[in-house]
Amino acid sequence: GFGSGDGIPAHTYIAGVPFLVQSRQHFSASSSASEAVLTAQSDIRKLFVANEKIGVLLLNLGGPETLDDVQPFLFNLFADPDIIRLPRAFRFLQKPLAQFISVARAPKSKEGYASIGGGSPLRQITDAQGEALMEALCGKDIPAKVYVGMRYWHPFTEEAIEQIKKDGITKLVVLPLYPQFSISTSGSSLRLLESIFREDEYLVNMQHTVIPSWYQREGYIKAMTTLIEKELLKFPKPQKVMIFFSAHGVPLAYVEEAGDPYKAEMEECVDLIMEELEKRGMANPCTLAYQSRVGPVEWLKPYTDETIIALGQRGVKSLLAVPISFVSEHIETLEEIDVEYKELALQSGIKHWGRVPALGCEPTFISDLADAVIESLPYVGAMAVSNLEARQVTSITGHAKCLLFVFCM
Ligand SMILES: C=CC1=C(C)c2cc3[nH]c(cc4nc(cc5[nH]c(cc1n2)c(C)c5CCC(=O)O)C(CCC(=O)O)=C4C)c(C)c3C=C
Ligand SMILES: [Fe+2]
Ligand SMILES: [Fe+2]
Repeated sequence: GFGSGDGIPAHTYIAGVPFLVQSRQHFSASSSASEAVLTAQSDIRKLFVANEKIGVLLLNLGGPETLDDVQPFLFNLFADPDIIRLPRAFRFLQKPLAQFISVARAPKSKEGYASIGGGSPLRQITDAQGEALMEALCGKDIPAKVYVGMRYWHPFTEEAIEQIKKDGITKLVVLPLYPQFSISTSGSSLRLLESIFREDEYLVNMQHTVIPSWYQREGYIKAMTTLIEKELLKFPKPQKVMIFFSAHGVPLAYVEEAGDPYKAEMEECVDLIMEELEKRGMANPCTLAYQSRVGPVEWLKPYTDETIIALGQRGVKSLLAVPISFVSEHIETLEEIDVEYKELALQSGIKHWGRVPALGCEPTFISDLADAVIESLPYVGAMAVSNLEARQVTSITGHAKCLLFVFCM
């Protein structure tokens, strides 16, 4: 089953980053202005531009675009052994079970998607984020192509990979669009990617890095805080508002048996946002709860619905819901939070309700993602050299060493 070694050791995926950090420190410590070095440096830059094609692969969940897509989408989801964990001996039941559950759940799911316009907005939003990221990278002098690979619906990860190969990408940064890592989300996508890479000669030889999670990035934390701040100011008494972080749940066993870092990353993320809010002079109380459980097993607690009721009973009058586990609007923000939880809150005695929008294409957020990509570019030795231009120079030998270092990587 899941506990038996299928868990992804998330952090071993960051191959290359230590190199990057090392080379940057090296370069800024040494400095030079010799003509020879400058020539060599611009040669390297030319070489870099001529020979490298940088790609960014955004990984996301995917969602049904029409109501007819709902059942096959659910089938793909439940057929994923990272979503429904069966003991190894029962793996042969995965597909029949997925068929059964997807057909059984489809009517309820369809109702939800029908109420938000007949399909998921995820593809459109993710495409727009990809476009924005490409522009942001371009603005930071890193021309790159951005690809979208969905786990359970179009454009599938396999399609993105085909395009990456066709385009002859030589350096790839893999960026899951989930701020916090979970076995069931980023983990599942990365495991799929790993199996595709392993069987493909081109991909095995392509330099690539993975950003397993990025909830702790300053740019992301600041962008979230700004969104919260804006919504707080819409309340009659902003300082009295309970900030209610609602994250998508996972079954408890993922965290307690399989070692999913999801809960820990979520809690740290909330702490970081609250610290940033405090820095900006706000001292609101906050709560973290988990929403959207499905199936018969126990999920991460406290549950969002129970927590809303309890807060109402405690006399909380103003609640600001903050979706925290995902960066696009989707069925769970537009339907579950905006309709179901809002209604529950008003019934539970909450008088003032607000909801923070998902980050979407918010410019400071996209710019931070671009920085994350640049910081993770695999083997950026040549890039670091191209940065030397603006720097003051004292020693040639230092640079010679740097260049050697670059070529040895
Ligand atoms: C961080 C985000 C998410 C986690 C963790 C996650 C785990 C998880 N989800 C299911 C079951 C379903 N998820 C469904 C939709 C869905 N899930 C996420 C995100 C996370 N899931 C998103 C953003 C979406 C919506 C996509 C969209 O179309 O807008 C669905 C289908 C919808 C429904 O019927 O409710 C199911 C089912 C499990 C079992 C799980 C952890 C094991
Ligand atoms: Fe989900
Ligand atoms: Fe869900």
